[in-house]
Amino acid sequence: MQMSEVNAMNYEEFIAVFGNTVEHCSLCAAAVWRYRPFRDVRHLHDEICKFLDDLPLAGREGVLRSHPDLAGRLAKEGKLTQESQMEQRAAGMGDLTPKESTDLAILNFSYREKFGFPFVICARRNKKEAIMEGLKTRLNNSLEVEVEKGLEEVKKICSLRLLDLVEHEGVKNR
Ligand SMILES: NC(=O)NC1=NC(=O)NC1=O
Repeated sequence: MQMSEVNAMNYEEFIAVFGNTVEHCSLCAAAVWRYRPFRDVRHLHDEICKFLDDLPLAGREGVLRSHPDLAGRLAKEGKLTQESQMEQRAAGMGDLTPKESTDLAILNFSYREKFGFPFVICARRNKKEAIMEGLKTRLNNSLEVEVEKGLEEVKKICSLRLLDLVEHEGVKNR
């Protein structure tokens, strides 16, 4: 789709297309609607990032809580959104060994127990080994650091989802 089509959308069409570019947070797309017309997909992504950055701590934590665990219960029950399902599969979450699956579940549980939100990483930019390493490393961080790192990953996920939707001339994936 071209940016001209995006900028011609009414609100309902805009939300239908971009409402899940931040997982389960259609508020982000609903909020940036006011900034149209968008110059290009980078401009749209920048506005979503600014909205996320301007959220109070509770809001940023809430965005992270809106993400499904990697290879977690929702994945096992086939209840992931289409985007998450594709992303998790791309990272190899669908072909974990039993030990990897158990290790990941324990680490995800520990992370969520410590921070009160799930470990979030851009699955399309990391294979399962990097995800496991990232989870072990980031488990040692402070809450403030992990809110920051998690949001950065949310922005990367959003960027890739936007690039799936909008034609772009060599816009570098953030
Ligand atoms: N907890 C997560 O990091 N979840 C996810 N990362 C992605 O890139 N897609 C997901 O569902």
